[in-house]
Amino acid sequence: MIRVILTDIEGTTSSISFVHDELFPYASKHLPDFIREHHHTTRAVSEQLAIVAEKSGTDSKDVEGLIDVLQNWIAEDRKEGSLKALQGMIWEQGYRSGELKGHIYPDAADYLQRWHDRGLRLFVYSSGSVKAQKLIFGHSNEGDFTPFFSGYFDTMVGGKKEAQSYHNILAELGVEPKTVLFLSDVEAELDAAEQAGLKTAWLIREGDLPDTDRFVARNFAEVDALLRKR
Ligand SMILES: CSCCC(=O)C(=O)COP(=O)(O)O
Ligand SMILES: [Mg+2]
Repeated sequence: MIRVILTDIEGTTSSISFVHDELFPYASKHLPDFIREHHHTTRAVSEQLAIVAEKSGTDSKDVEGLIDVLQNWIAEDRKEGSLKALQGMIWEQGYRSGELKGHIYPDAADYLQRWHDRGLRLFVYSSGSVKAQKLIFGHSNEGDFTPFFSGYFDTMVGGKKEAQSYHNILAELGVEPKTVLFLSDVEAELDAAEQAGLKTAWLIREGDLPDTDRFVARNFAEVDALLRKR
């Protein structure tokens, strides 16, 4: 019996276009000034920049070079923890000013609330930092969804395509794998979760449905039908 829902964000609770056409361009636009202003004064920023320097082989004092590396990583949609941490800090300004409003599909908003009210425990697992996850759900077009979530995981537990990451999440939650349903739009993430014993549902929000044995859902109402069967 499913007692825990673990959900991805981009392509699952929220549209890919919101992330790629609003969040990433906002980060790109504000990143240079943000880094120039904070690299000396804000420890959380300088710590992440040290990681960027090491990973990219850039001199840690070459601030403009580090900005170029980060801009390339945004363009390539790299899931680097240091980039994701910095993006979260930059997006915070946008959410607080009202320039950004997190996108949640209406069906996801509806069922997250229903599942919470039914006693299921809800967790997020996204490549976006925990800060970014709380921001998108805390400042969304559907209101503040943070009260419905019991916790958040980012790539500090490991990459989403690695089975070990799901073992790490299970260990933190202290639950049996078969009691957890993982929702994602990326098949390789579902594969990794299944290797760790989790149940999965593949969200295909647009385009043709794949020919597959997996459980596929167009929206969270269809996921709910699966929950009621299991
Ligand atoms: C937390 S919103 C920003 C999402 C993000 O930065 C990203 O890379 C999307 O990753 P996901 O694992 O949610 O597909
Ligand atoms: Mg996704």
